Amino acid sequence: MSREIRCEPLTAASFAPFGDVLEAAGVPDRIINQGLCGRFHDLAALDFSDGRAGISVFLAEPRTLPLTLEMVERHPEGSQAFLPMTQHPFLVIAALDDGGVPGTPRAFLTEPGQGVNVHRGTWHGVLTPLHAPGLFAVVDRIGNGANLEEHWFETPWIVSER
Ligand SMILES: NC(=O)N[C@@H](O)C(=O)O
Ligand code: NI
Repeated sequence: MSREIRCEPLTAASFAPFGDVLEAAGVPDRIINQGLCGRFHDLAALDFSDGRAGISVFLAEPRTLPLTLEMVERHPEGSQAFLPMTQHPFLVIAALDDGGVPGTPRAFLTEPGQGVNVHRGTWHGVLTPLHAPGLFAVVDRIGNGANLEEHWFETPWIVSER
């Protein structure tokens, strides 16, 4: 038996329970560089305990929909931001906590150019590109000690397009 999740569009409102949407949307907060650049300022709640923010580059294999979702994870000590370095949309999975285990996951399809910052301790699927190259800058915690908790579903979820 499998359980199905349908993808929904990623918006700041829809993703608010899980994190921040990073995008150049609407009017820039600041116009800089002699008027040649719009700055969309301070979009992410970066949150790290006993460590520091680091920037890494991920090159991930693209997946295809429908996707069998077997596991979600969370980082108790830090937030994690995924910024695509291409214009390809990607899949973002997130779930609220329900007594220490994830509730029903939600699946979001990004628009080209959108990134996300998953809040500290929020259940999420691992980085899931849908097109090659799956090239991302990732801002997350660099520090000592454990910062990963995985939850493997007894029954996988099937993630389908809208
Ligand atoms: N493990 C790692 O660096 N990445 C995962 O946390 C992920 O969410 O992709
Ligand atoms: Ni993660």
